[in-house]
Amino acid sequence: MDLKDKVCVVTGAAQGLGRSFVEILLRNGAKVALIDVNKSLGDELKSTLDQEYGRDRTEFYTADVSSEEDFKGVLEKIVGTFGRIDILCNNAGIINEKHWEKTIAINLGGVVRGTYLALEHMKKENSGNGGVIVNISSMAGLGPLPMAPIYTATKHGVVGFSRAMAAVSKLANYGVRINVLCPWFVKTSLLSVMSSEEHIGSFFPLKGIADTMLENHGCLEADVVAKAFLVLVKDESKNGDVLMIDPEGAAFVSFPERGKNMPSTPVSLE
Ligand SMILES: NC(=O)C1=CN([C@@H]2O[C@H](COP(=O)(O)OP(=O)(O)OC[C@H]3O[C@@H](n4cnc5c(N)ncnc54)[C@H](O)[C@@H]3O)[C@@H](O)[C@H]2O)C=CC1
Ligand SMILES: CCCCCC(=O)CC\C=C/C=C/C=C/[C@@H](O)[C@@H](O)CCCC(=O)O
Repeated sequence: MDLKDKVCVVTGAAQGLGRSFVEILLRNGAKVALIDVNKSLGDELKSTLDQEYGRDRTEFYTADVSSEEDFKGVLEKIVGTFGRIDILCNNAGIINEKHWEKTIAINLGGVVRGTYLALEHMKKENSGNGGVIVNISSMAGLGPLPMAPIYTATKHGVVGFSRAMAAVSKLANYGVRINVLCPWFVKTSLLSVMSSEEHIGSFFPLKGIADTMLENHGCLEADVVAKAFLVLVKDESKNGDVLMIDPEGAAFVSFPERGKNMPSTPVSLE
């Protein structure tokens, strides 16, 4: 996919991984609509990007991805301004094991909502141009992080939902690819939350597990993760694919074709 003049939407765009995704899309010639609940950070980034790329390459919209009214309204504004949506990155996410309903509403609900709402504008049966949706999961979407069971559940949900929706899109000829990115730990402000008992709650005593993982394997820079994100955007052969990235590199995850083919140990029920 050539990104020149393509219209991209990134949620959680004001900082961290979302900002890196915005910047790599701009460097590849795209226009980007930034969505974030943090207005001050979003306005600040928009001003910075205007100076580097010009005022017409980006717009910032304040919205909460867990709100149907917010997200639906902002996507309609984006289509009104840019005329179309070619690429969506559902990136917004939090860690909060105490207020776990909020975590589910943002990390999984926000991805589901963004995918469904964007498909209404993107799918070819609605006179859309097709395109690609990249949902941001985590390596915790592939295996459990004991200190964050709810976060783990939401990230597993993003993987399962995205793979299922990729199959729907193919069967229904939406013309929209749907892929998943599963990063290891990345140096962003989200990581600092890991040291907050307020966010980890009763699982805080297990924090040492993550500390050991970081000590043993290191931490990624956001701009390296953005290169993996770009692979999922540009490679038009990728639909329903899951790309993981850690300090040793990036690799596509292989899943058995059917659940029954999972590595398993037979059990007698006699
Ligand atoms: N930092 C890490 O180690 C990893 C992060 N991820 C995932 O990457 C994504 C981005 O994380 P980071 O950049 O690290 O976090 P971050 O905390 O640096 O940035 C997240 C952004 O999302 C925004 N946001 C939060 N809730 C929102 C909502 N309801 N509506 C709209 N925007 C909202 C925040 O204001 C913030 O600007 C998340 O989904 C996270 O789970 C995945 C693997 C590793
Ligand atoms: C709660 C902090 C989340 C920070 C943001 C992330 O999403 C980071 C995720 C990074 C790595 C996750 C790796 C998960 C690995 C599991 O498969 C399992 O191997 C972990 C086992 C931990 C242990 O008991 O050693």
